[in-house]
Amino acid sequence: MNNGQTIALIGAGSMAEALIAGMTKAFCRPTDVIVANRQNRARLEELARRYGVRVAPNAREAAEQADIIVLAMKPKDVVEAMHTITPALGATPLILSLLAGVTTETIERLAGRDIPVVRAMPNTSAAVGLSATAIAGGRFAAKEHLEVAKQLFETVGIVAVVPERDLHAVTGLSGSGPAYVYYLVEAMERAAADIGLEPEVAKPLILQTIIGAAEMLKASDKHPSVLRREVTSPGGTTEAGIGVLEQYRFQEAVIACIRRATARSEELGSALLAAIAEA
Ligand SMILES: NC(=O)C1=CN([C@@H]2O[C@H](COP(=O)(O)OP(=O)(O)OC[C@H]3O[C@@H](n4cnc5c(N)ncnc54)[C@H](OP(=O)(O)O)[C@@H]3O)[C@@H](O)[C@H]2O)C=CC1
Ligand SMILES: O=C(O)[C@@H]1CCC=N1
Repeated sequence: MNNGQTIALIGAGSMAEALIAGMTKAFCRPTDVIVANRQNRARLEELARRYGVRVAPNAREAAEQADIIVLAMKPKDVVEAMHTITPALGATPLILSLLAGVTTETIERLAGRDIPVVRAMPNTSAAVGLSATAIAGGRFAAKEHLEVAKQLFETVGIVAVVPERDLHAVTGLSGSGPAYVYYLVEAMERAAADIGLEPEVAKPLILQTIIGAAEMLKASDKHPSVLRREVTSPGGTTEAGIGVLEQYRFQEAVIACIRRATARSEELGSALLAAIAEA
């Protein structure tokens, strides 16, 4: 448990909520958390009601009370946010950036001083304590800063410490990853309707299939392809189904998807740098 440090979340969207839901169960008390956004007051009140966190009238006031500042706005909004909070930063706050593609160096530059920054890429499964998070420290982040970030994210799932250059790939893989699984489930639900199953029958079967397969992957030391073959009887239904996935180049599509998401992370970082250079 965090020793009473104040954590300010600047940004109150889906990722901020997932983190609040997870960390207020195990990392800190709800009242240690203060949340601010740009304009959506109703959203802040909703978070306060749901999790018992404090809300601030603006980002500056949240930041000036904080030991740890979590940047949870979209990358395009970070310049404005940093401009607002920088004058209010205390002596030694730790900045924890969740922003896809944005380097610790860019955050340091926006802060205009040698400030400890840890860049993290969690995912929204933090809300149920199952995030897959990777973190990397910036130039001024000491071992203890990385350790605090690790402890925080361990309360909402597993944490890997990686070289910062790997965070683009992590973003394409596991940051966006839950959406790929939800997309698969959407397709399975549509297929179930097509083949005549009622949603109330199909939905729990789909969910349990996903959970069961994930648990099998976790519990077994077999390669996924071996587990797949164990389902696939020669001449049976699975072989027929997988044959269609192969025709549609399913694996190639997934690989291209993750490569594109990774490249997009790089683009987001570069676009922000270009915008800063122009300003
Ligand atoms: N969603 C995800 O699965 C993941 C997201 N991330 C990263 O987390 C960050 C947030 O993503 P997400 O939660 O999806 O975004 P959302 O669009 O859901 O939320 C963005 C939030 O930022 C606030 N905001 C915007 N500008 C400012 C500002 N200048 N000062 C204070 N608050 C501001 C918005 O407030 P308002 O509504 O008032 O404008 C809003 O609360 C992104 O950088 C993303 O890359 C990382 C991992 C996973
Ligand atoms: O889509 C995005 O840009 C963010 C980063 C990872 C997940 N959501």
